[in-house]
Amino acid sequence: MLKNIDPVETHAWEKLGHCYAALKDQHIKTLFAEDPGRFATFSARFETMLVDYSKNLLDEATLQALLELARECELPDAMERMFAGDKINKLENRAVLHTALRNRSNEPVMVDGQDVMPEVNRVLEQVKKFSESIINGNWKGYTGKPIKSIVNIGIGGSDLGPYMVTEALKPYKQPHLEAFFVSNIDGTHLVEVLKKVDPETTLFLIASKTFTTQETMTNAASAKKWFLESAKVEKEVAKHFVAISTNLEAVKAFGIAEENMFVFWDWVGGRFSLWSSIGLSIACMLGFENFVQLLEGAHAMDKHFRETEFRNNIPVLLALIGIWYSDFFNACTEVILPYNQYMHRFPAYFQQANMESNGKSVNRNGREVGYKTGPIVWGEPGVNGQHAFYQLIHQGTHLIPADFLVPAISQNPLGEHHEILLSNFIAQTEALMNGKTMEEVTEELRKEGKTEEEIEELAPFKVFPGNKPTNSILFKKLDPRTLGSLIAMYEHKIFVQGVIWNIYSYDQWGVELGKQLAKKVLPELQNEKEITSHDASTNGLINAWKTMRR
Ligand SMILES: O=P(O)(O)OC[C@H]1O[C@](O)(CO)[C@@H](O)[C@@H]1O
Repeated sequence: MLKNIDPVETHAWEKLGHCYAALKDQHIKTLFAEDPGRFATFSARFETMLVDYSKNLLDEATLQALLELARECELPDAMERMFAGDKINKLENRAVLHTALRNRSNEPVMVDGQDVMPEVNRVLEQVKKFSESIINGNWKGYTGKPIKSIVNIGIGGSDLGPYMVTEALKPYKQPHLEAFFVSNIDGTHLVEVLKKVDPETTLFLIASKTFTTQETMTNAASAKKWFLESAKVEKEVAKHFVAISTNLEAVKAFGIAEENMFVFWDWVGGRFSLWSSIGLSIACMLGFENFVQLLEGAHAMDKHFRETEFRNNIPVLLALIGIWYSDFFNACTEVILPYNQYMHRFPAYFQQANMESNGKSVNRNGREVGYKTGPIVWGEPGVNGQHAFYQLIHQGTHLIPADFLVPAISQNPLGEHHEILLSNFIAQTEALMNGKTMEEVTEELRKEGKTEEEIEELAPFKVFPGNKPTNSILFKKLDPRTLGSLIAMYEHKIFVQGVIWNIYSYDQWGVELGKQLAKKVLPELQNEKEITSHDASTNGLINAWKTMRR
């Protein structure tokens, strides 16, 4: 049994308070000036990946205190419990075993006294066979034509993962297949996709862990109706609709036969499910071998996480650095900045993974926490961000720790593009750290020929305080293995932070209230009566809509 202690009750927390007092007025550039070995000390390697965390307001004493915090919060035990299949998702009485889905060692993983690996392998084999039949054209649609378009209908974890991965690994895509992802209940999403596909050559993957999610079920029903307008005969649905779910009864009720169902299990959290059969669209679009490479990369990171001592353990280090800023420097947010166009959905993916996991304010003892927990996570491909929101990171009033991710090799070498991209990444992390002092600004303006009066007026606006923390994650190439490792790295970061913050990371009660109320509101929208059952604003909005839509 874990003791479930709040981090603020540990000795390490008190120590960290002293570390903060000593470091808060320091500048990262001074830390570099004082220590020529800083880069080597504060960077870590994993396979072809380099994680440079030296540009942080962090010294060895602080890092040691953070590591002590991890130990006092019983991180080693918590890790073992997760990997061993203990029911660490306590409020739902479930194990948390996305690591078993990519357990390439095949060593037994027990849940309720049963090894889950044979079932994991059986479904993987089913994914293999099915994806191969789609790719080689043996799977035929109702008019005998092979499949050309795959439409994944799902939302949240049943959408973001497969969408992010198929985008990130586009260079590995099957040239004769196209994938589409429909998540939004806004009819526009489905309608715009259906305009691009042909019912004779389209396969719908209905992806939903519960198979009760209103958005997904509504989109799936509309897709089926659209399909039947062409196919006419209900039995043809079997050639064009497959389900990915844990809920066999609901799948059957929808009209999808059991043999067209890919199962996964309640110990796979939705936001960690891309490694399960939820990744079917990935296997179809990239080929099963590449899906396996993705799993292999994640498994390698799992091993690194489980076996590497904490001082060199990348997910642990990233988690501790995040806690350092949120709980001691009062940072509310973290930004993820991939310098890679293929990774354009990577920040959105980790928005869910992180915020749905650690956006909690009650500890594991059921009490309000008295400290900050999960950060607001956001981001965009880096260079685009430079021309949009970096202004605030450089000169605004918020401290925003940033992760920069960049491949050494471009998959689309084009003139100087990649070097320019790289120069921007390097320049930004340098600029964020060093900033520009009043003296430097004054000197620069003098060189430009400005008068002393002009300099006095302009200079304050051109000063960059710097001292903005960044992690730089440089990897050789965005291949399936590396992407798998990167995703697993952030997943474990989230886990570590949840353990230290003493919160349950694997439930998501916060999404329920809105769903409940929407169910109550829906029938109220479907009549002409004036609504008076809510507060004045809500009534006003409903009644205004009823007038407006006429
Ligand atoms: O796969 P399902 O059951 O349709 O759920 C979709 C998403 O909805 C949520 O439950 C939130 O409402 C997420 O946790 C989940 O990823």
